[in-house]
Amino acid sequence: MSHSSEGLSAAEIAQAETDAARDAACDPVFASEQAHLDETYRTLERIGRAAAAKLEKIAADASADKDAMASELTANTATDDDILEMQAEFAQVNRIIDAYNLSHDLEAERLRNVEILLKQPYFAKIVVEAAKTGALRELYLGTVGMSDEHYERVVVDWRSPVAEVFYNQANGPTSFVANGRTVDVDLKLRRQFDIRRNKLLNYFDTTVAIEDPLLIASLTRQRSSQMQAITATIQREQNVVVRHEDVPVLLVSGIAGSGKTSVLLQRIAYLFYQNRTNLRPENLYLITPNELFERYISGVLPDLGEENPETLTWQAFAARLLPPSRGVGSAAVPLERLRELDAAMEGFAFEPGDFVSLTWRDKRLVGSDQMYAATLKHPREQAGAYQVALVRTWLEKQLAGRLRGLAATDEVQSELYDLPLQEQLRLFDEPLSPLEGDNIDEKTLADFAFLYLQDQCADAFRMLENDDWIDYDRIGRRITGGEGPTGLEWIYLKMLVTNACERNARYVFIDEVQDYTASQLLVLARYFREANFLLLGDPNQAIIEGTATFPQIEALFGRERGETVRCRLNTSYRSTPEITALFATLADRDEAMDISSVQRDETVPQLIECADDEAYVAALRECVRASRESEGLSALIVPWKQDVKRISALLGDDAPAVLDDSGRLPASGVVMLPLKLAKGLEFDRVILANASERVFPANDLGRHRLYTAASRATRDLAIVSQGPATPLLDAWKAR
Ligand SMILES: Nc1ncnc2c1ncn2[C@@H]1O[C@H](COP(=O)(O)OP(=O)(O)OP(=O)(O)O)[C@@H](O)[C@H]1O
Repeated sequence: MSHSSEGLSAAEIAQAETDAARDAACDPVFASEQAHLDETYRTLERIGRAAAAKLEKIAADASADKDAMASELTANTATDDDILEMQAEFAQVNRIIDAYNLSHDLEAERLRNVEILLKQPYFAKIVVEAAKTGALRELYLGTVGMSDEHYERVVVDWRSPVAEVFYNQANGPTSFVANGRTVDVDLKLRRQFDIRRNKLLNYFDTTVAIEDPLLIASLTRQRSSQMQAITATIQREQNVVVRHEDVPVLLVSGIAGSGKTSVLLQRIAYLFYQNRTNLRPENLYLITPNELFERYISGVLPDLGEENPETLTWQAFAARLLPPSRGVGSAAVPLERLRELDAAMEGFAFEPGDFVSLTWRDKRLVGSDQMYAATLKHPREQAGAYQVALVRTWLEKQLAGRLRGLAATDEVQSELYDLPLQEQLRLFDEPLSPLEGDNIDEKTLADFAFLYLQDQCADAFRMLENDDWIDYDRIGRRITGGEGPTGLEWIYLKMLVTNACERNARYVFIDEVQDYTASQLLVLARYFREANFLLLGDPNQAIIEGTATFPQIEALFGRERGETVRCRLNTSYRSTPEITALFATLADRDEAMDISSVQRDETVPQLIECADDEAYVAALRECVRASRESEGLSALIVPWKQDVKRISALLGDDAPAVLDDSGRLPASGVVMLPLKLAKGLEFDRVILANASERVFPANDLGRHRLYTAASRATRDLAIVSQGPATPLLDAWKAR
């Protein structure tokens, strides 16, 4: 959570302002920092005004130039020289437009950055002494960097190399790496600020990292309906991940609430900064557990001044690759099945019938037998990606030729005149029916008919473009001798046969990696074969049966991509020590020892064991009522999705609104949602609907499910059980 004070209540803000005024009166450091803030704020406002004025001027100049150029440009194609001259004029106009666009984009970005900084100009100050020269530099760190009109640094970007010394959290001799050179410095001062717009609310000079007052302050605030950036309070162990050098695979295991998702998003912002000129959002893919979660995190990068990358669930990823008629199917495909396909590809050759004819209405455009014959024209090439590419090119020509032929027929041409006017305009940009007396020449008519057929045969073109003219189902059945491939196998087989992959992806991030099967991960590793992977997860939150364990993930990516680098995050920033202690008793034994929390405000989790159904419903009702009366956002977590309706009916009018995948978290109130959907989210207060042994049996899956549910709570946790609670809670009860 950012330490911006936007989330404070009015009373807290008023108190902070009173404190600030008092501090200013008796603390010269406070007074001088407030003065610096005032000056910075004025500078930012001035930069903002200048950028806005420039934008206006660019728009006005561009519009005036456009009008002038339009009146000068004439389409003159009388002679070759005229054509050349006209082309040169158009190129010149394009260059002018590009220049306008470029300066517009630069100023718009500057204005956007000023707007970000006006909310909170900076969050920290460091004073560093260069070891070589002894020169002292005072630097103020903010969410984005900003220089004034004289190129003087006003705010230093948190991602700049020198900011590393702030995140290393230790004063004294230290170093950072800039442009490949190590720069030795002495960190003389590390000061954190609590700032709201141009008001300094507090400052802290930190010498050691034992206590981070701003972190504590930010964590004790209420959760909001959207995840917040943690720029100002990124902790040392988290910074290792954020600023990690590029490696093919970085695998982060972290306990619940240790900031995995937060760190992932900060790393994306860091990578954009590092590769400012050549990394585009479409070069990054973020694989997330569900759409509700996607919406929950979608504001973080824009708040950091960056765009969101391509964000996809597994379902959405797979659906993009599968033909429209095919469901995604189960992800529970044993890895051996994919290995079998790998083995079967050795010496693979196409056979007649391995193809799907391209058709339009009852007409065969290109037949499967022709496709097979085309593969035989390349006998020296191994069946596989190269051969597929050659046949694809042949097919494109073949299809175009066939459509040209059809476009010349009366049958097709006569259809054109029957098209509604709107259709004609969409396809040809002009109405086709000639005015009375006019005649359309034959070539133009055939061209229009060709356009019409291209539109009509969109499906055939899609099949061609996606290499779906190959019958992977049949090939799958043929080479494994079994049933047709599942959706996941289909994608894998297609990758093997055609080499389908996303080469533009440079970074892929998989959050909640413990929820993927080895086969899913293998598909992702192969599909994004050129990308560096950042995988983040928590083995204790593996709540889906049959998913890959961390050693399996390491082995799989090790095999695919060479080495896998591991990092660990063991501090929970989400939950109070009491809640953390509860879910720590459910963690894998070797990890439970290291788990810690930095939160404050102890409230002991409540366990309500109900003797009968009546007491159970009454307890749930009471918890929901109490949550409604408390501040912030609460969740009634239902262990299994199929029980949501039943519990809703039991609670009747008291039932909270049910949240599903298509929803959005409200800012406050009580929501009801199944455990699987609550993954990755957090709530001020959690009510767990039923923690009986039947629902949470004392096995690994039960333990992981209970750990995941309990760790969604930041401050209050009420566990209600229908009958005696699961023995999984015995260790906690005995504490
Ligand atoms: N360094 C930090 N400063 C301030 N807040 C932090 C920090 N690290 C994490 N948090 C907060 O802790 C909470 C948990 O973070 P996050 O959701 O990223 O953890 P996670 O490891 O992905 O959790 P889980 O695996 O349980 O879903 C969030 O509210 C986040 O803002």
